[in-house]
Amino acid sequence: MRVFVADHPLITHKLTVLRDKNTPQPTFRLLTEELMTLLAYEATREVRVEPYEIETPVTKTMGVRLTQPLPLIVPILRAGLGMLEGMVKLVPTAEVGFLGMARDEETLLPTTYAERLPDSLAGRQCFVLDPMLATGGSLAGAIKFLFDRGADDVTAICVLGTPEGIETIREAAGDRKVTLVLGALDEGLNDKAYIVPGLGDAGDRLYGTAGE
Ligand SMILES: O=P(O)(O)OC[C@H]1O[C@H](OP(=O)(O)OP(=O)(O)O)[C@H](O)[C@@H]1O
Ligand SMILES: O=c1cc[nH]c(=O)[nH]1
Ligand SMILES: [Mg+2]
Repeated sequence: MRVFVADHPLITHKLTVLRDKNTPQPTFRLLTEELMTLLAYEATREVRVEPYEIETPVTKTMGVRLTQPLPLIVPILRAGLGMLEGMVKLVPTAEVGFLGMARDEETLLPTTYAERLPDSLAGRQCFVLDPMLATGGSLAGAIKFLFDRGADDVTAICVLGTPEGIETIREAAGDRKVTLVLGALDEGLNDKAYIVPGLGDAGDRLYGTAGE
């Protein structure tokens, strides 16, 4: 598994504002989308393209276009939805599938409550979006789901990650092709398995409380 941690002052600046507990919800949403576009640039570095010929006003030349089947973007509901527009801005022709997952805050185990994905993901490059890689249970579950459907190349993009989360994903990936792109690598988890220093509950900060 390959891991990339962003190293750019604009990403760190936007992340700082996201972490600030006084940042209001509309700003949090906007910044999540902007951050995603910056991370998507790194995450799509190996998106599959094929050569094809075009004519400029001057001459014929070769260019590239996305290879079929087109990439599949999979935001993990709820919080991953806040990253979707930022990704789609960069890859507007990609298709989008959805996975709804919620972590049980007592057991820390994820449950999948919704799924809307193509039956077969054979030959598909998949891009999974979830801002928070904490214990890694949710993302590991999502990646397993995609491999079980036939995907052979999964890139996960997270705003924040932890060393514990990376290890969970490394185990889940085994020798399959998984790439992890993080906006920042945080210190670890607190006794409630929240990321430290983190930014709190990403879903709640994007969309309000979960309504339990
Ligand atoms: O790495 P883990 O320990 O599994 O935790 C991370 C997960 O927790 C959050 O989702 P949550 O379950 O809070 O759902 P939400 O997006 O609806 O808020 C987050 O968006 C991840 O999916
Ligand atoms: O810090 C954390 C951990 C899990 N889920 C979140 O939204 N934030
Ligand atoms: Mg949440």
